[in-house]
Amino acid sequence: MLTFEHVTKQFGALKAIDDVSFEVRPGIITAVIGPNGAGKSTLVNMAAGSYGVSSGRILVDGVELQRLPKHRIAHAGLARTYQNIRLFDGMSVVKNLEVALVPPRVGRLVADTFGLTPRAAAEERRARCHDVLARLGLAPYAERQAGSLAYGQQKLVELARAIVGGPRVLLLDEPAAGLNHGETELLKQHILALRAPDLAMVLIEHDMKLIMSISDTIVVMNRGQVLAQGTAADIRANIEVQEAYLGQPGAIKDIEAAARGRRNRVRIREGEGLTWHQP
Ligand SMILES: Nc1ncnc2c1ncn2[C@@H]1O[C@H](COP(=O)(O)OP(=O)(O)OP(=O)(O)O)[C@@H](O)[C@H]1O
Repeated sequence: MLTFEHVTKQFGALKAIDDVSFEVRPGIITAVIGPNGAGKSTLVNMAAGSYGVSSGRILVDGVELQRLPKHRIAHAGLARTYQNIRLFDGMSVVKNLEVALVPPRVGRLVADTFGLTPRAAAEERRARCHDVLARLGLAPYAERQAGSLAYGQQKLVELARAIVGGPRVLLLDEPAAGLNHGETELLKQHILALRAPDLAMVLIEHDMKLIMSISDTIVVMNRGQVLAQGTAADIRANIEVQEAYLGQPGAIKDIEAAARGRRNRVRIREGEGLTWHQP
């Protein structure tokens, strides 16, 4: 579980995040939406340790992240993808995963602890990377240079790299940005397949069709504050949210059925309706 507790982030005079509190529960997909500049990426950057918190607390399973050095945040079980792809272009796809999986020093420690030779430990890591690549349909590209892949495939490699360490919290920062319709559909299937009882997922996206069709709960942000939280149906039905953040109300009508089906499948409890957060 990822918890934001009265989190505030100040950039000089600008309050980019203003007393934000919400929980990201395991087993479901939590989307964070809002217009440009609402503070979505700042939240992710704080959770990932790239930005400090001006006040408040961010916790993973009760462990306060701000007390950990950045390199230990990954070991606290949190992984992320970036808005802009950050792969090592010259390395093979599988190597991109291996270097993210575990730093060599920790690798030696693990090998020592479990009585594996360094070679056996490295082979085990490599096998795990290949498993993840296969899960995402990337097995044929494992030995290709990451930079030589198509953009959509590189986005999937980023996703593979984020999940290879088995995180308990996964932050996806605009994973569909720049993808075409077919690639977005494939990404959607992969994200849905990642849902697991012990994984809390945060999805930041501007693709409302994707958001509405796969999110179990949606947090609406505006000007650094949480404006509302609810199921896709709750958010969709709210005219004010629709007009302010989703564009034309009519634009989302065609995805109503998909969202309803999704809600039924994940059995979101009706009591967890739209909650208004008054500033
Ligand atoms: N490093 C920074 N220094 C100063 N201001 C920043 C910094 N990062 C973000 N901001 C400001 O904080 C506010 C929130 O930005 P943020 O990028 O979190 O919004 P966002 O909701 O992710 O927007 P987008 O959808 O465009 O990515 C904006 O006003 C932005 O200009």
